[in-house]
This record gives sequence, C-alpha cells and structure tokens, in this order.
Amino acid sequence: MSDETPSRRAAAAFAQTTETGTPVAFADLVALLERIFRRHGTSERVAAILAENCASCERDGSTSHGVFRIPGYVNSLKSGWVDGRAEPTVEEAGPAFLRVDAANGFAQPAFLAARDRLLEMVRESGVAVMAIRNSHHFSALWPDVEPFAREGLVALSFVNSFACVVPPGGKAAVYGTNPMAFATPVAGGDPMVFDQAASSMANGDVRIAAREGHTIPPGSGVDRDGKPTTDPKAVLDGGALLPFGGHKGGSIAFMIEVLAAALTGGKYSREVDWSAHPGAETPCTGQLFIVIDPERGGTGAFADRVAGLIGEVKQAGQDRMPGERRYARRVRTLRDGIPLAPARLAELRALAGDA
Ligand SMILES: NC(=O)C1=CN([C@@H]2O[C@H](COP(=O)(O)OP(=O)(O)OC[C@H]3O[C@@H](n4cnc5c(N)ncnc54)[C@H](OP(=O)(O)O)[C@@H]3O)[C@@H](O)[C@H]2O)C=CC1
Ligand SMILES: O=C([O-])C1=[NH+]CCC1
Repeated sequence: MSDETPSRRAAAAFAQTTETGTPVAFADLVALLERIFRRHGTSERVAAILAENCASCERDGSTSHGVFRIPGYVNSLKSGWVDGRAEPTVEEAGPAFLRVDAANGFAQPAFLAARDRLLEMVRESGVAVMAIRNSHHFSALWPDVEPFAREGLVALSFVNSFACVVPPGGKAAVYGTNPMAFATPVAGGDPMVFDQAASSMANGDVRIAAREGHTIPPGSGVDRDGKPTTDPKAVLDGGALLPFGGHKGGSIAFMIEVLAAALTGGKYSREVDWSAHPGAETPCTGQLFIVIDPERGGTGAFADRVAGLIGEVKQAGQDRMPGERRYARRVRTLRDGIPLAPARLAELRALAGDA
C-alpha cells in the first residue's frame, strides 16, 4: 500500500518511531487515558468517552489525534477553557433535526447524548441532521461516523477548528483545518470511510513534523510574511497552512465553516479566542452530522452497488480505499498491542499520577 498524502507521510514518520515501542493492550490504554481525564477534572462519563476515542485513534494509527493530543486535552482542562463536566442539552427542531448545545464541553459526549434519538429519526424519516454547538472537537472524525455505516447507514460529518488556514491567495488565516468524514456500508466488507482535513495537512501533523525535525511538503503552508515555506515551525509561528487543491479545497473549507458554525450556532474558526486561557488547545466551535438510510433510495442493492464500485476503482488501479490502512492496523494492534514510545508512555503515566 502506498501512502502518498503529505500528512500521511508525516504521520508515518511519527508512527515509525512508535512502532518499535512498548506494546500496550487497547483496554489498558483506555484505562490509563481514563485515569488522566478523571484526574484533570472530567466526569466519569466524559473520561470514558474521550479515553475510548483517543485510544481508538492510536490503535488505528491516526497518530495526529492519538495520545500525542493528551497534553493538549489536559492543558485545555487545566486552563478552564473547556468544561470536562458539561451536561449537553438536546432539543428537537423538527421531525428530523436535532440541536445540541455541548455547553462548552467536548463534542463526543454531546454527540453520544443525542445519538439514539438521531437514529430513531433516521429510521422514521430516512434522513436526520444533528447540529452541535459550543463543542470542543480535538480528535479524528472517523470514530463518530464509522459506527453508523456498520449499522447500515450513510453518514457525513463536518467540524471547523481554529484559524490557521489562509484562503487561496490570501494573507490572513480565516479557516480552520476543517475536516469532513463520510462513511458508507459496503456489502461483504468493512465500511468505506474517508476522513480528511480541508487543509493541505492537519495542524497536528505540522506539530509532529516540527517536533521530529522534518520539513513539510512544498505547497503545504506559508510563513508569517505569506511566503511559501517547508519549515513546520514557520507555519506554526505566525504562518498558516493552505487549503488542499487550491480554490477547490478553499471552497470546501468555506462550506465547512458554514455547516459546522453558521448553521449550528457554533463559532467560526476565526472567532475562537482562547487568549484568556493560556495553554488551551481544544477549539470550541461546532459540528454537523447528516445521517441517511440508503434503503430509502429504493434500489434494494445499495451496499452491493458500493462494493461493485470499489471493485472497479481497484481494478482501475487504485491500490487501496480510505480506511483500509486503519483497519489493517487495528487488526495488528489489537493482536500485538499498540506500540508506544517509552518516553510517551512515561509521560502518560505521570499525567495519570501513577507511581
Ligand atoms: N478535530 C479537528 O478539528 C481536526 C481533525 N483532523 C483529523 O486529522 C486526521 C488527519 O487528516 P488528514 O491529514 O487530512 O488525513 P490524511 O490525508 O492522512 O487522510 C485522509 C483520508 O485519505 C485516506 N488516504 C490516505 N492515503 C490514502 C491513499 N494512498 N489511498 C487511499 N486513501 C488514502 C485516509 O485513509 P486511512 O486513514 O485509512 O489512511 C483518510 O481517510 C483526520 O482524522 C481528521 O479528522 C484534522 C483537522 C482538524
Ligand atoms: O490537526 C488539526 O488540524 C486539529 N486537530 C484538532 C484541532 C485542529
């Protein structure tokens, strides 16, 4: 399998340093992360949800949003920027529209608080929308959407983040790295899930590249003077990323600001102001879900048709579909343990207060 996206190359470079680390069983990693979250002020429920989510990212090799992010979660909690005990409120805005106020808490517990009702709405109406606001999303999106596809549904999700991406030709960062994810059932196989930033790279991968001393690919970002740079530190220090694919990625970043912020009542990436909370890292914005029952299309063969299309794509020469790398790593790490660099493991144990 080739891994040619710039951010995947950066993540792979990071992953290589951890592949040789201490193998940790998935359940043990979840338990360790849960202790960290509880120790830093989240409720038991929030700790369990975030620990499972973050450990799943590490298990699947989504390293830009795995345990690398734990100090960021902790710093946001310590700074008082995010409420680890927030109680989301769920409101019905119509027969197929849920509005969720995450109350300055994390996005995943807010999402899970409304998920069962969303599923009922999809079964009743064939489609339903969940609009979450005042939510901190600091993770990958695939853990949110993959389970829908395993339940036979098509799901889309969009999140905006904090201003660190300039519009094409622009000088000021307006957009976040703004990921979107899509998940569909596939007959006889795992769901096809793609989950990608609207920027050339995720901010997390730029930070990993800076920490590991790697350059980033040409065309990924600009420095504080708007000049192209391959130095990740210049991007982080007053510079910015570019959207992927020029104006086309710029339009997707724009759409995601509209769907995840304007529509939900969350903040635009540009409006995120954490200056009063030094150390905070989790952007407080919004998230939109659209979930569809594909059986309402009436073909009776939806998942077979998708499987057929994937067959044709591969026959035409694409060596793998999005998600397949993650699934392969999931099998491997559930069997052999998740390799963690000893220094990283020690850091996590210290954050958990382990002796
Ligand atoms: N919460 C937030 O605000 C943000 C979160 N993120 C998260 O960061 C993560 C990384 O984003 P990004 O760097 O854009 O992702 P990548 O470019 O690494 O990957 C994007 C998608 O393309 C797939 N893919 C990668 N290489 C190939 C290939 N050679 N052939 C076919 N498919 C391929 C990946 O599948 P696979 O996973 O199987 O490799 C993935 O679904 C995402 O999970 C995203 O949600 C990003 C920005 C902000
Ligand atoms: O990697 C990224 O771009 C981000 N992850 C969470 C907020 C932004």
